[in-house]
Amino acid sequence: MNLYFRLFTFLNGVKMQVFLKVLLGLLIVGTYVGQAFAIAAVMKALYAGANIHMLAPLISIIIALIIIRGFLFRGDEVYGKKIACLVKNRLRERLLMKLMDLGPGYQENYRSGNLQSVLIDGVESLEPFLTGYIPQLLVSIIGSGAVVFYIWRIDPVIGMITAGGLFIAVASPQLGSNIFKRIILEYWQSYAKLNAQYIDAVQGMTTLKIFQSSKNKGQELETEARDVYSRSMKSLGVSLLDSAIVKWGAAAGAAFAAGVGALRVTTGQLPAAELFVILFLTVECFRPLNDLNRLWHSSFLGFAAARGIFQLFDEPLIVKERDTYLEEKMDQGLPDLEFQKVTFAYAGGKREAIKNVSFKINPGEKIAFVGKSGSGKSTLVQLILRFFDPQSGHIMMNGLDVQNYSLEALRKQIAVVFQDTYLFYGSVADNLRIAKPEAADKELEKAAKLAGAHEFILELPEGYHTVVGERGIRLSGGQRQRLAIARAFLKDAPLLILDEATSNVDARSEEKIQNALEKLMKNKTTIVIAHRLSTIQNADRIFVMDDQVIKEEGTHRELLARKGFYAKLIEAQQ
Ligand SMILES: Nc1ncnc2c1ncn2[C@@H]1O[C@H](COP(=O)(O)OP(=O)(O)OP(=O)(O)O)[C@@H](O)[C@H]1O
Repeated sequence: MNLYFRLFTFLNGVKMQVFLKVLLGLLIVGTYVGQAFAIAAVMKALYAGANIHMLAPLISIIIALIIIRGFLFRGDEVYGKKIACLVKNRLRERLLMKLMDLGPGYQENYRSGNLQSVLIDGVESLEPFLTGYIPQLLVSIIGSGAVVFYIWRIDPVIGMITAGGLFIAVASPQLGSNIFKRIILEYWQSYAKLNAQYIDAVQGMTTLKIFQSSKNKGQELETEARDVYSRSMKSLGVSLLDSAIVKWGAAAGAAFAAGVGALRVTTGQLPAAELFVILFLTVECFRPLNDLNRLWHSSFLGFAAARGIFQLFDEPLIVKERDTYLEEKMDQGLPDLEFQKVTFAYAGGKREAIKNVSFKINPGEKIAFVGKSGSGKSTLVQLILRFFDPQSGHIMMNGLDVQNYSLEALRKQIAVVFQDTYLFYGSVADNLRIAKPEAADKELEKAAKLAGAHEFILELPEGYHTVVGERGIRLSGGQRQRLAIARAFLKDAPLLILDEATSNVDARSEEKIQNALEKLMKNKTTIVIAHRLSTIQNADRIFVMDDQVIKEEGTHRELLARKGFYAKLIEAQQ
């Protein structure tokens, strides 16, 4: 569907409100037209020799119309803002839902600054089009159309001239609209790029300071900002030219109509009194159009941003859900997990992240994956969680391909403790309840105690109510890790994945965390990914990955005895 018409679909659900806004707009036009009639009547009366007393009622009408219009303007503005908020909130909600459906796999390849430009500024810039231009379009068609029709009824020739002026005013800007669209699109792209650069710079501020690179980054940003400035001036120039053409068309139309009207009065084809009506009405006829043109120009940024919004909506899901599931297989106690000849390459990757990987984990087993950096260990986790689906092979859980389970049911079975723990802005309790929203305070405490987090939480200024996350209290790597373990205790999922869960912490914290993890692993099927090999020596089996494939498999002792990759890794760590 054409971008312009597709934008109309964003108003689904608020059509009634838009209709009411159109009515308000028409009432405003009505007050202008009423005022024009009243002024024309005053002129007619003066022309006929009326005195000030006779004009008093007409002047009162004009004053009343001006006052009413003031109220209508205010109502129109407030109501317009209300609709805009409704539309923008709904749109942002839909975009967020789409992002959630796309999952972390999509966001990995998308700059957060670009995403912010779409979600915040992009949606914001649609306001003039959706809640300004669209209602005004209807107001202009109905309002200007009715006035032209009225003038045509008085004098068909002047009616045709007015209609001609309207046509020029509407059609002429369309001639250059493609150029203008291109210029504004380039402006939007440079703006989104600058936004992304700024966010990058703020997020990486520590690194920039450490490497004394802030000046270079500043210069980079300055160049980008200049680019945005010059593009914005370019689009302003074209926009002003375009508005000038419309205004010229409107003024020329009104002037030409007045000139022809005057001529027709002199030849007796039009009564002089009617000329006053025509003079004032032609001006009112073009007023809605000027407003429309102003809104059309404010909308252009929205058109450019809309491309990014639709691109996000049209993005195919990385992981597709089936229509029917076989979920009964999920509730069979501790799960088993099997990779059958699984090969996977990331969309942006030059080569496969894992190649033809096969292994089976029995219920309740504790399995470890070790190997060089980049050998594909974390990719296994991403695939188990179905952030991505493999290009070939099958990942089986309880004897069925995981694609037979809904994402919700599958992820319910899995608890993960990652190397980095994300804490949301909110209290410690809120952050723990991410894992189990209905958990009572006692449950939170129990999980925190098991995770070895209770003591340090109590030492925080407001205990479990202390605000953490962005702009909250900063927690150490080890403390964050223990909160992640507490979350895993709360979730109590039968399949536990520990992805480098202790690699961010010092030796003292590691011991505490290791103790907490030992408790967590009890009675679970567990997958551990570790760099520090000391932590996985008592695993039931260890898989050694190298060059995207599994190279060795066995217990710690067996692998040491084999004197292969594993033995070399151990040697390197000693
Ligand atoms: N989002 C991505 N897009 C493209 N390539 C990726 C992506 N994530 C990982 N890779 C690539 O896939 C390969 C496997 O990465 P993976 O993170 O699974 O390795 P790893 O063994 O867990 O490494 P590490 O121990 O350093 O965490 C690497 O070559 C990596 O560069």
